Parts: sequence; C-alpha cells; structure tokens
Amino acid sequence: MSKVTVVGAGNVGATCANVIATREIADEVVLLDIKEGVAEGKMLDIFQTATLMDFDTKLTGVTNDYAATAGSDVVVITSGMPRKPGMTREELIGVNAGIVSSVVENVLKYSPKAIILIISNPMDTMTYLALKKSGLPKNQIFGMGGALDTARFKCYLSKALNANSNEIEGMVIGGHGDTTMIPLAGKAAYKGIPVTELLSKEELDKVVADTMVGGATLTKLLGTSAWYAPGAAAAYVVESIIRDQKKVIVSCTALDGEYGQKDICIGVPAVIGKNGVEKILSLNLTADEKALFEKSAEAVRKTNAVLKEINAL
Ligand SMILES: NC(=O)c1ccc[n+]([C@@H]2O[C@H](COP(=O)([O-])OP(=O)(O)OC[C@H]3O[C@@H](n4cnc5c(N)ncnc54)[C@H](O)[C@@H]3O)[C@@H](O)[C@H]2O)c1
Ligand SMILES: O=C(O)C[C@H](O)C(=O)O
Repeated sequence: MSKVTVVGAGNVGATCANVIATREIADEVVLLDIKEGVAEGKMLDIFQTATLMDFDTKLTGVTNDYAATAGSDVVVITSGMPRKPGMTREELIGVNAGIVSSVVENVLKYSPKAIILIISNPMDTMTYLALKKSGLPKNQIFGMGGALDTARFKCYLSKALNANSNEIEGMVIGGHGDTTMIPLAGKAAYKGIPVTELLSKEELDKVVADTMVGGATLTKLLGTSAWYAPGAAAAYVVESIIRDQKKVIVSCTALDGEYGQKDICIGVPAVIGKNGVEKILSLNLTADEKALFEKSAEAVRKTNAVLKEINAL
C-alpha cells in the first residue's frame, strides 16, 4: 500500500492530488490544509470523478489533522502564498518560511521516513530551510522546480520547432527563479538533432527567455501563479519515487562538492527513486554554462542568507 500526503489544498496541491488520484500513482492520497473544510471538499469533489475517470485511489481530505497523514511514503509540501503579478518568488520568503518550517515539523511527527518534496516558493531556499531544520539526510528531502521548468522549455521549443514536445530532449538546471534558471539550449535536441542546428540564435534566445519567465508570464495572465503544470510536475516526481522509476529529473537537491558547490540546494539532474534523490548526474558543462551556474548559485545563496536575517534559521 502506497500513501502520499499533499499539504496545501490550494491550486497546486489540489491539482497534484488530482493527478496522483486519476493516474493511480498511489493507493491512497491525503490532502491537508489549514482552511476549514477545503481539503475535505476538494477530495470529495475529486472522488466524485472516480466513476467518470475510472480510478479507485483512496482519497482523504483533512483540516490540519496530521494524524491522518501517518505512515506516508511521500509528502508534497505546497502550503504557502503564491506570488501576484509583478512580484518575484523571492518576495514570498517572509510568509512562506514559517509555514514550511512548521509543516515539515508536523509531517515528521507522523511520517519520519517519508520522502519530502518541497514546492512552496522561493523553492530553492525553502528546500534549504527544510533540510537544515529537519536534519534529514539529503536524499530524503528535496525540491521540485526543474521538472516544471524543463516541461516549459520543451513546450517553447516545440512551438518554435513546430514539433511534438514529447520528442524533444532538454533540461533546465540552476535555481527556480526568473533570473536564476538555466535552460541548456546547447544540449537540447529534437530526435537526436541539436536544436542549435534547427533554430536560429534569435529563435533559441527567445525560447530561453520565455522559459525563464514562464512562471511570471502565467502569473500575469492568471492573476496568481500557475497550477496545472506545477501540480502535474510534482505528481511526475512523486510517481518516480513511488514506482521506483529512477527517472532522471532536474531536482533541487543539496550539493556537497558537485558542480563546484557546497551548502546549497539547487537544481541539477538527479536519479529519483524510492529513496528520493539516489544519485546526482554530473553534466559536462561548457565554460559559459558553468559561469551561469555559478551566478545562479550566488543568487540562491543570497536568498538563503535572508533566512538568518528574518530569524527563520
Ligand atoms: N516549485 C514550483 O515549481 C512551484 C510551482 C507553482 C507554485 N509554487 C508555489 O507553491 C505554493 C502554493 O501555490 P498555490 O498556487 O497552490 O497557492 P494557493 O494559495 O492556491 O494554495 C496554498 C494553500 O496553502 C494553504 N496553507 C497555508 N498555510 C498552511 C499551513 N500552515 N498548513 C497547511 N496549509 C496551509 C492555504 O490555506 C492554501 O489553501 C506557492 O508558494 C507557490 O509560489 C511552486
Ligand atoms: O511562478 C511562480 O511564482 C510559481 C511557480 O514557481 C511557477 O514557476 O509556476
């Protein structure tokens, strides 16, 4: 029996729970929120699609009742404030640091062995905070950003190439921020053909720029940040853990010398299986890509430093 808890029954959390349920990724999904009745209502609503969508995942919604989450294999943390148009993710640190810290503490009381996936923004810094506060081994707690950014990169590449996005290879490493993410255009390919041979420099630069502000573009259109792709990206990572698929997914994980970095959580390609982050893959980065990664890490470190200033760490 596999059990997944999603904390935060807002846009991203409910979407993630819905994808896990409809795709039967886990036997049981618990959705938890502090807002009275919201998680219960959303899980009842999803349950009422079971006969229409043909799934039989067990679904439970609870208001702040962590006992119901006991024995979870995976816990996805989406609780926290989303940004509004014009804001950066980093501006959410003051509100979300307290929420993420208290949620991680509560989760571990009932599921000390769960693999914990951080979604709340600023995600790289929230992952660092959760890792430091929990004292968990680094494989057990990591963040999702790269799965989403990579999906967006493939989406924009598919538009530029007029090709099926499922036939495109590519990844986005670095921080999950408007200026910190690094779409690796030089390593992306369509059916083995480097996209650098298929698109002009201008076209490729536009794909990279659109990918980097992918979240901001949607926030402007929607008035709050996105949820369909973020929820599906979180469920994609959960699936690799629950089914021990060992997919290589760019994940925000603690580095200990890899990519020349220490004491930081940032996006790098990693093998994701039943033990969480099972291996970090070492990419052969060009000098330019290395420089971008260093700049990205520097920016993430700057945001991490704010945790001390606001007494969150
Ligand atoms: N990492 C990513 O790729 C990614 C993608 C999308 C969104 N996000 C982030 O995820 C977070 C959630 O976004 P959203 O659009 O779902 O927001 P939302 O406002 O729709 O939902 C957030 C939910 O968290 C709940 N919550 C707040 N404090 C809580 C607590 N202490 N315990 C339990 N629940 C609590 C709220 O009641 C709300 O229902 C935001 O911080 C957003 O920036 C990250
Ligand atoms: O853009 C945001 O603030 C939410 C999320 O990080 C995203 O990329 O969709």
